[in-house]
Amino acid sequence: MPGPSKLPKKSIRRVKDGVRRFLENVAGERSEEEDEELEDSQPLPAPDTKNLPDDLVRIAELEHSIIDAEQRQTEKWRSEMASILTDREERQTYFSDLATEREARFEKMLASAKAQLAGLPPIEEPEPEEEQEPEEEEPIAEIIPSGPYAFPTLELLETSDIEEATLVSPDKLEEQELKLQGTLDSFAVDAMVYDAVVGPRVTQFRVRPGIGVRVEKISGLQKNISLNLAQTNVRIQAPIPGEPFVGIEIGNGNTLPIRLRSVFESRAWQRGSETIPLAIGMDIQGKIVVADLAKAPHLLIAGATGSGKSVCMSNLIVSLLYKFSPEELELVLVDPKRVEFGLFREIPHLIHPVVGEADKAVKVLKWVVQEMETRYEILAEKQVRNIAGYNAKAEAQGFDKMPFMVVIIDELADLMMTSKGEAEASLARIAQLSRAVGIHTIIATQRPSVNVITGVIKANYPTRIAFQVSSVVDSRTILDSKGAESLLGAGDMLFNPPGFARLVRIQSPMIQDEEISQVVTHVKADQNERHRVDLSAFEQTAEGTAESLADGVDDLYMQALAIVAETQKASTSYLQRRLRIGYNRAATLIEEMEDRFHIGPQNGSTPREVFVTTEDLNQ
Ligand SMILES: Nc1ncnc2c1ncn2[C@@H]1O[C@H](COP(=O)(O)OP(=O)(O)OP(=O)(O)O)[C@@H](O)[C@H]1O
Repeated sequence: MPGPSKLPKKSIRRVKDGVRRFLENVAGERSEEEDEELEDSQPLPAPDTKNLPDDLVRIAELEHSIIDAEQRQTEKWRSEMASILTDREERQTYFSDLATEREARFEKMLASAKAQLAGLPPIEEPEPEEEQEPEEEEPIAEIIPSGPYAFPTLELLETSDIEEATLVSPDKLEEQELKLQGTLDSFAVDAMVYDAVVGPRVTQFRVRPGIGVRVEKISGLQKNISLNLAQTNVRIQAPIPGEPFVGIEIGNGNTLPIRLRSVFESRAWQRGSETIPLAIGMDIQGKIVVADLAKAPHLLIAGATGSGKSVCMSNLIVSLLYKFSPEELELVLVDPKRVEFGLFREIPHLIHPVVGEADKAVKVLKWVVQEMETRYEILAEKQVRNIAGYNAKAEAQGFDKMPFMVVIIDELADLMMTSKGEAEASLARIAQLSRAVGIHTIIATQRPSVNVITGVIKANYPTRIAFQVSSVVDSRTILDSKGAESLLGAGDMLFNPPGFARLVRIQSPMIQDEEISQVVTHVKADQNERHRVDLSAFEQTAEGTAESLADGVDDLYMQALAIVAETQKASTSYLQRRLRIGYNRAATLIEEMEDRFHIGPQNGSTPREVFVTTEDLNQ
């Protein structure tokens, strides 16, 4: 048997040399001489295999190929390291530029604040020369000064006869009470019908459970109570918040509406201290409910078709017309259905004609975001924290006050269907930041589904009104609890007031078209249009984008957007890797996506939200 064969010394030396060079390559420590030597020796010469046994030749060839592969790998790592270093340098420059810019801005603000404190005029920022573009033609009509605003009077509204009417006859009340007690007894539930509170649309029977009786036992009888009392919609509140009773609410069967005039005549409205009062209606105890939009600070209204949303929104707009002149409050009305706000077309508070098209509505929302930012700058200039502080200073120092702005959208679903990402992002941004600058929104929908009332919308609209809906699921989508499915329709609502962790059942007041027309005719007298919203900037952006896309200039942006839409991940480093671009470009692309509302803003370590999908892009 041949003994273990040995590698010839020359071949072993070569192998050893190769291993040594490989280790040195990885460590990156080579002298110039060695580099030259390495360059001279690359690629490794094929081993001299003449006169060698076959197995030795195979081992040597294997070793040779391994070393060769490892050298290639090392070179690849080296080039990757080099690109990471370049990238790091780019980042460093980007952040140092950003820091310098912010520092300069801060210095300017500080100097201006100091000058103001010293009683000097604020330091004017010199306009950069390249930004002095030729003035473009103003696309909106000049605002002609109007006469004094004529606040509408109560006589323009119809009177109510609900006060004199008998909502439920004593006999009927007694009959219902007996039936209710009978139902509880027949199911052997130890509970007593204590009393009844007669409200404008419903009567609430207050039931006291016996000792040891679970409230769920009573609420579980909802269907049986409906059956025995021959009622379709019975709502059970178990328990009534703050009271030792379970509330069983049964419709009165009357059709007598409450009038908006009764609300305006009430003490709650006339003596209330709300900053932006809104007439909501009358609760079960017959108390007038007035909400403060400034506290809300945004309102979501939802309910099935015909449940009373439009009447409610008309009440809210008329409330504003009765309390604020156009100098004090500006209105933006969005009506994709084009029928709801027609009557308010001519009110002088409008700063843009009633918006009918969904795509225009999105532009208007973008304008509102811009307006919000401008208002923040104005507040900063006057060194006040909010609109209240600004207006107090205005009164003391004699400059113009800042008006409140209310944006009302009827049918959010239409907006969400045409451009969900953009609409949702603008609404969320407005809802999060606009309270301090006096901008408030009221949005309504008849489609209470999760793709219209999304998580983002819900999170930003804590004050909600639910009218009658068709299912418990819809009720939960709007209010996070059941109940709206048991409402009676025609203005019967559940209201979640700001600052209260409970729902209040309210009957919304009724206002008819003739009353609205009379109020509008009254307030528009001697008033000129105040349409000041200029959407041309947004139109240019949209056209510009289309052009640049057509030219192929924005190819990279579209590629990046496609990646973000596909992966639902908006990260600068991820884009860098996927597109093989530097940090600067990737960061700019991400910023651009945020500006175009395709992704949400940076929020600490939480990943940015992505509002586009591949289907959206394909469309
Ligand atoms: N507060 C109210 N009091 C009495 N009746 C009301 C009230 N609100 C609404 N109604 C009645 O219900 C009808 C439908 O109301 P409204 O037009 O407000 O419904 P909606 O929810 O806006 O429907 P849609 O979503 O289809 O526009 C009204 O014409 C009116 O007869």
